[in-house]
Amino acid sequence: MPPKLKSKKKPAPDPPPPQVQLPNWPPLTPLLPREDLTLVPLLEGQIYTIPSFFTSTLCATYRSFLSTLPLTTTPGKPKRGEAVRVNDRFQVQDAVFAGRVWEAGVGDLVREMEGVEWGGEVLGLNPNIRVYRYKEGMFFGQHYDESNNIDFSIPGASPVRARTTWTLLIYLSGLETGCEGGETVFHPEPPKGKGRRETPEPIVVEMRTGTALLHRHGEGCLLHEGAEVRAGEKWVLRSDVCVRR
Ligand SMILES: O=C(O)CCC(=O)C(=O)O
Ligand SMILES: [Fe+2]
Repeated sequence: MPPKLKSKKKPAPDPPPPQVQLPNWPPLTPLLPREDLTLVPLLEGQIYTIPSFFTSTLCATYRSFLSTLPLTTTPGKPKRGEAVRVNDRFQVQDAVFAGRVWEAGVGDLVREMEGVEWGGEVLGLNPNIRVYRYKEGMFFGQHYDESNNIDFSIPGASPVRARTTWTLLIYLSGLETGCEGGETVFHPEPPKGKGRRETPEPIVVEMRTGTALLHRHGEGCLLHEGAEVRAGEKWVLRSDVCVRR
């Protein structure tokens, strides 16, 4: 849970996306058959992965495509109250691409999953698509992801008021591509109440090429970080699950 007081550990707010031409994203193919995709719990109600959501072939296509985009390096010196992060980023509002990623399997898995509190009526993925590249030595310091209010629009339909409830990260590289380090590490809080309060072990999500990671954000977000990359490159696509507000 993020602390009640204003947290000192939140990521720098993303600058308003500049008016860039929409990327000509490669087709999302090949993909595994839908029945081979599963949501694997790492921490019930908090953290799930979808192994091989993107095939290694698709990841390779995306890494070379994304490296043609104008990524900019986020400065390492954060303003007061912001998490330190150093990575190369690209950001764009693209509802059509967000819809394609949703239709590639995230949507079905989210809808099928019972018991997980997605936070309301699930609509789809945040059109705010972020691309991160971490080179050797880059990292994303400890922080909480905030929930954001957005206007969710399915192209051709009128916008719906929505808010984001879960973070989606898709690893496009990993141990298989020579990326060492770069794990996403979660720090669960000790159980509340009296008595012994052992700090729980961190939950370390190894970077596996093509794995998607979903974790709860906003009110129920766990403190987490992107560990320093020790070798190779870490590539990530980021969006969020949106619900009606
Ligand atoms: O790159 C990572 O592993 C973490 C990214 C992250 O925490 C974020 O996008 O908020
Ligand atoms: Fe985060």
